[in-house]
Amino acid sequence: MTAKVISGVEIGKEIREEIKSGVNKLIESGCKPGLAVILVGEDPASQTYVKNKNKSTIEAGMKSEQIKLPATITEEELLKHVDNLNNDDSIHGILVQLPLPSHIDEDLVIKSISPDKDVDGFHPQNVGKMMIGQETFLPCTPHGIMEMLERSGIEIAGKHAVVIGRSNIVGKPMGQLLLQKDATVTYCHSKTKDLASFTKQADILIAAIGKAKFVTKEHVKDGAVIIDVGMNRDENGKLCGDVDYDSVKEIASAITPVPGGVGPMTITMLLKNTLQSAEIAKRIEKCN
Ligand SMILES: Nc1nc2c(c(=O)[nH]1)N[C@@H](CN(C=O)c1ccc(C(=O)N[C@@H](CCC(=O)O)C(=O)O)cc1)CN2
Repeated sequence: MTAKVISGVEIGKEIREEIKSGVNKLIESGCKPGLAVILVGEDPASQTYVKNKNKSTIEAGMKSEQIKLPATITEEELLKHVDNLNNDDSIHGILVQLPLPSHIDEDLVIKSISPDKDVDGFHPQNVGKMMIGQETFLPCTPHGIMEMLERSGIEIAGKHAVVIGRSNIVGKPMGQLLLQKDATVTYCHSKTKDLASFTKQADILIAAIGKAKFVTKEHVKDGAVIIDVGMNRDENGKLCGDVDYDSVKEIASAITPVPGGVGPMTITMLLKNTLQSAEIAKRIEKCN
């Protein structure tokens, strides 16, 4: 069996068209959605992600504001920038690019973003709402994965989903969203003993470990759906995921590539959350 390739580029395109028409409708009604991205420091990967976010936001027809701050900025100064954006009615989504320099308390900064503009879905209030299935902004990467599964016709209810990784941004919310769609969910992590005994049971395997080509065909059941969240460099410096794609694609039924899989969906879902936020702002007359 050779796996079907689930392309985040293709699915993302489809969703971005839907977003564009939502944005146009909103603009016709007098409200232009706006996204502000704060970048602290000069991490090259973060610079690339922020540049791509800016380009995608403009392509979607939204207002894009980029705030670039030096790595030496104090926590207090950074919080002031967030507060200004919280009070700006032309901005409906605020994102602080992570990671932040080590002298800044990431949790404090996330908490300072208005939950109504937290299009990353990282604010504790929004995390709580997600946990109990209330409508809120869902974290972009796991939200994007759910869209990929659903739009690829992959059934979730009753399936055994195994999530490797327990980060607040990906692993934990991923399991929760799968659970809400009636999957049976197992979390594995760096302290899990005999990892393969769990991953071999997975109908849907989510790899979010951060280790190049860690998941091999020895970890995978025949016909499983493989979602690779990893972004690493291999021994030749080439971008690769957490999954050993070439060997696993021979036994999986479907697989996401790296690049071109989960990554592009992260930015797509950010745009979707920003549109959702602007639509709410319009209803309560907080959009100008
Ligand atoms: N505030 C946030 N910070 C970070 C997030 C986040 O969701 N919110 N996620 C990551 C980085 N990230 C977005 O910010 C992100 C990572 C990767 C991609 C992507 O499209 N990857 C491409 C490959 C890109 C390349 O060539 O290097 C792919 O997989 O095809 C988009 C967004 C950490 N920080």
